[in-house]
Amino acid sequence: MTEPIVQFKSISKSFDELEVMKDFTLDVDPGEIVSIIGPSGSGKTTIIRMLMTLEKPTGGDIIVEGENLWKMESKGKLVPADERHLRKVRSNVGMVFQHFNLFPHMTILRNCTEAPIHVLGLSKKEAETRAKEMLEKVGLGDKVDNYPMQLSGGQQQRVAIARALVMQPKVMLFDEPTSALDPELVGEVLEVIKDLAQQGDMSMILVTHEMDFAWQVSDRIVFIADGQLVEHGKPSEVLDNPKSDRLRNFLERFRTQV
Ligand SMILES: Nc1ncnc2c1ncn2[C@@H]1O[C@H](COP(=O)(O)OP(=O)(O)OP(=O)(O)O)[C@@H](O)[C@H]1O
Repeated sequence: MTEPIVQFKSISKSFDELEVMKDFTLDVDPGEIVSIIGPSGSGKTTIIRMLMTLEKPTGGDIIVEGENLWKMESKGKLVPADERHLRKVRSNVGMVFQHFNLFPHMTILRNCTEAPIHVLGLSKKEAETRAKEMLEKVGLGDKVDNYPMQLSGGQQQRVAIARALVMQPKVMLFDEPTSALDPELVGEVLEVIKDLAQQGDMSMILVTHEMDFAWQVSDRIVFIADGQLVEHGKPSEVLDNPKSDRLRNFLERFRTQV
């Protein structure tokens, strides 16, 4: 049996008095595409942020490629991870945010070569070759010398995807990647994500409100509410045949809103 690439083991998370995640457990297999859906405030972004080391769980373990993300071994004991350990384990994970966060004063190519040069230690030439390949992949091979402001929001988000891909992550995280875009630009970004999903060599965890898209690309849909996993399964099981009242109500409310 293959080892999961990501494991959330009994995760809890509180912000002061506010308990946001409770005993959250989820395994993601290599190459698996998992979409997380749930009401606003249910903890979807928090799950992603903990995997990116932007938030620290209050309890439980997150394992990435067999390594505990937040803890490391020292003299036979598990101790809190230091910055070096966090960086090493996190290097398996790429992320695309809601807002593209490109450097406005750098060309598209340079936006994609900064991290491979400074984090992976690639030469400028190697980084540029890799970045150009990824920009081709997202359909922006002709924009390498442009600046972010010269691109549409959809194109900028595709650059952000290329920038994450350049790091060759094993897992890509997408946190509502189209929610900051004008409606007419959503499709092109979803197409790029769909193409990546179909290649099957990378795991993906997507937080999305685009149910049709989630249906099409996901191997599994995870429904969370109040920081707990309520139901998960194939899109046809979860979206077409919800078992719990909570999911049924969520989907009904969702469908009447759109
Ligand atoms: N840094 C923080 N400090 C305090 N509370 C926080 C912080 N980050 C998140 N929360 C709270 O944690 C809860 C879960 O937030 P989270 O952003 O994970 O939900 P979500 O499911 O992604 O919501 P949405 O769909 O609206 O983006 C919310 O009640 C939120 O207000």
